[in-house]
Amino acid sequence: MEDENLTQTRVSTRTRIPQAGLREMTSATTNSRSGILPPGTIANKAASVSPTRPKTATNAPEARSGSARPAAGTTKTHNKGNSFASSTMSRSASTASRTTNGAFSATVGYGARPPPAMSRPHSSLSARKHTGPSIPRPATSLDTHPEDAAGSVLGKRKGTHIFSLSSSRIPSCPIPYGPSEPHQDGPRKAVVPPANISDLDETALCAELFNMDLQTSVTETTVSPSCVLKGPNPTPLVPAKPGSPHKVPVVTPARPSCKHPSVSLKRSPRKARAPLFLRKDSSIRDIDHTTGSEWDQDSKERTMEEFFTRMMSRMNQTGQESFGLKETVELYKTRINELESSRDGLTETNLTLRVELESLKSQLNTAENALKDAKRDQEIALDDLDRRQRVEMESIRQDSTKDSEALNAQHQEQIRELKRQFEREISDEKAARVRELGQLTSQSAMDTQKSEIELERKNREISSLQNDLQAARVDLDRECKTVQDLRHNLDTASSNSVTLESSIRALKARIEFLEGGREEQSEAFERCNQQMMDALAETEATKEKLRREETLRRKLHNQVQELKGNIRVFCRVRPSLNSEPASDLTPMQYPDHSEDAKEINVMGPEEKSSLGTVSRKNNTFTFDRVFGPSTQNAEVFDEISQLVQSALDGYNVCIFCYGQTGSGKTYTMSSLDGMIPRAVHQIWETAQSLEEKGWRYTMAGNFVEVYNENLNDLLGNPDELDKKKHDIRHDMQRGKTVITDITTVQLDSPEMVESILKHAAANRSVAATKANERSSRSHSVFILKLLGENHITGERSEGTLNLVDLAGSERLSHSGATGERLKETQNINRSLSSLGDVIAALGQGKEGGHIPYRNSKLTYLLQFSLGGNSKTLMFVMVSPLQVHLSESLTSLKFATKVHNTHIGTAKRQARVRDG
Ligand SMILES: Nc1ncnc2c1ncn2[C@@H]1O[C@H](COP(=O)(O)OP(=O)(O)OP(=O)(O)O)[C@@H](O)[C@H]1O
Repeated sequence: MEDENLTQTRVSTRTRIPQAGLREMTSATTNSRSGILPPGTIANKAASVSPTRPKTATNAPEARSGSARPAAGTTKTHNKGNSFASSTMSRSASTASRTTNGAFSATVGYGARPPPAMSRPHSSLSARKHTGPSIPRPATSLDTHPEDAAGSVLGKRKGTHIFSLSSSRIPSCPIPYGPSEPHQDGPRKAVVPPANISDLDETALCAELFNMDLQTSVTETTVSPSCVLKGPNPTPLVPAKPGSPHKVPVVTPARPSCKHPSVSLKRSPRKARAPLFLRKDSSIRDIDHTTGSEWDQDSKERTMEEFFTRMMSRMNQTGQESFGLKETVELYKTRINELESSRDGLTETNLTLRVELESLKSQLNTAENALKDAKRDQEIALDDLDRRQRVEMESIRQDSTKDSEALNAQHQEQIRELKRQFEREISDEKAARVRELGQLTSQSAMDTQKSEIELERKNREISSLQNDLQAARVDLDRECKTVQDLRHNLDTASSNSVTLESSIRALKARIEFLEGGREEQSEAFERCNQQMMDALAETEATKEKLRREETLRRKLHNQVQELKGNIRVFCRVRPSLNSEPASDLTPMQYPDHSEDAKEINVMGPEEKSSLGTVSRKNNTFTFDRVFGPSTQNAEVFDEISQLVQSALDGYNVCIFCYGQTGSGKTYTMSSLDGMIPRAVHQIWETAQSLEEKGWRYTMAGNFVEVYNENLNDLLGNPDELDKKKHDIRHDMQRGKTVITDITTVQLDSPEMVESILKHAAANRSVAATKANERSSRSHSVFILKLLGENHITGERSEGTLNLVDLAGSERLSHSGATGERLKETQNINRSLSSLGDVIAALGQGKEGGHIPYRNSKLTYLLQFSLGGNSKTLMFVMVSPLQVHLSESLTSLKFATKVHNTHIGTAKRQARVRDG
């Protein structure tokens, strides 16, 4: 029973290790038991497994230094105290092992655990012997490690009373826990470390010890001031003062019965020996009185003490090792749990990743499928597009081919047309050239003939000119004498003036010389003044005489013109044109061509006499001048230039062309070298030269047309031709004619007349329905009003030059016109007959007699240019063609009538300016 109690007590002092923990650390136990891996190796492995414990190297020496402490403390503890101390120490050790992390490896080895920090508690045995105060364990870093409060694996054994055993050499002997104090982790089963006891003496001692009836009791133990008792109701320890150990009550469990097989094996032979100690039931007889050793209580006690001390130290050592292993196991388990949890986490992560991978794969597949579909769709679309483009290109190509073919055909057609046109033009040109060549040939022949005639005429002219020259010489002599007289007078006046000037100078000198004599001076001054006044008067008289000479010249000129007749008639025969065959020409002769050139013989039509003989009458006409077909416009203008000069001198001059259509009226009057432009040029030049004599001229032109007895403005808007109405108004007082709404052009330069003529021709062509038709069927009148002023003499002149291109004079019966043309012809004939009537009336010379100007628009327009107040020149134009012979004869007869008319003296419209 005592053995059982002792065993129980001893067992209870050992570390209570949970049963589950034992089972879990089988491998560790096995390793430890078999010694395959030394604790240090395991620790190292653990340290290597756990990278979170890097302080192994630094803490190990500390642990080792701890192991260097004296294993046997100087204090003695009994069983109960030892149990508490073991527990406390193991907790401290475990704490140290936990808190030092890497230092754990040092704590699990033999002797690697630091010694208990508190003094070993007193046992019941030691209680009987004072062992002195326990040495307080110095405070280490283990006590303040923060993991104490972290509730780690080791922390779960708070309050567990464990003392370590040197179990590595003790055979495994599972010893169940006996009743124990309540523990927060529940009852645990302690594992006795394997014992490998080789020391038989110690074993024997152990057996003897087991046989001791040790009485457990509540003892007091001394703990380190830094130690904290942990349990369900932890009691905080108040830090004790150094040297005054804190006393903690320790409850010692009931003594367990030792059932260790080894112990029981080794104890049995000892039982045969005599009891070494006296017990209650010992008999005095059992005592060996011979030796007396049974009574040597002190030695026995010392032996036991020593043995117990060794035993306890061994047990503590073993317990520490066991505890270290447990902690290792716990750490492994923790690590395993952590690894498992991380593995679970990794597995979950792996699963999640796999799921994600699967989903990504499916997405990838879907995307690939979609890509394939899209690619296929795009290829299809591209194919469609390509096909459409091909079709469009084909259609465009076909269209362009068609267009180009059409264009080619068009161009070919145009080329053919152009070729035809060019061929036509070339053929026309060729024919024209051939015609021109023929014409030139005939023209050259005619020219030769004409030049011969001209030569003869020139000879005649020379002789007549010699006569004229003779007469002119007489006139010139007279004029020269007059001029000489004038010059003499002028010279005299000039010399007088010079003399006077010298006299003035002499008089001035004399005045200066005779300053003293006033009377003489005043007389001399009077004389000088008189001489000067005489000289000035003489000069003025000379100038006046010169002006009178100019006036006289004009008068003489006018008298010459009057002598030539106020109405003169010139006859002009146009040449035959290239298109007109020479055989169709009327035989005409100019008998006085070389002399006066006033006659023309025109062979009349064939006439049958009563006897049946055919004869042609030779008609001789005499005019003021006859111009043959070779006469040029310049020569014609020479003859009329004196009349144009009269217009500048203030006379109304009227020059008109009369004749049938195509007789050359327009050529003579309005062509670019005709009478109108030549007259304008001459007037311009003369006006310029007269500026020296104080004359300033302004020239204003009108161009009108009389068509169907209506007046049209040829310089106005062509659209208004035949529409706009123009009235003719006469100022009877001033003898001036005004046309309403007429365009008047100021002739600032002679070149302007050309544009005026072109403008008029363009307007007439716009109104014409057929070529050349308008000019043939209407009268055109170019009116040039000349206003001259002499700022010296104060003279003023207003003359008007009328250049008239009459309509064709062919008779109605011959023209065969009807309708509109008939009306035109009637109007033309009426106006021409009215012109004849006016001229005839003027020729009668009755003062105050009626002149039928109003019978036609033409005569009414020319009222102040026909008659005594004007100078009139009529060109009778004759066509050389046989077909026009009848009309030519009629025209010549009409012209002869006019030529035989004597119109009264023309009056110059000149007035002296008032004031
Ligand atoms: N002296 C000439 N020298 C050369 N050609 C002339 C001459 N006179 C007239 N002609 C030509 O004769 C043709 C007819 O002349 P023009 O048109 O002047 O006749 P017209 O009498 O004015 O006719 P219409 O009454 O129809 O106006 C024109 O081709 C013109 O060039």
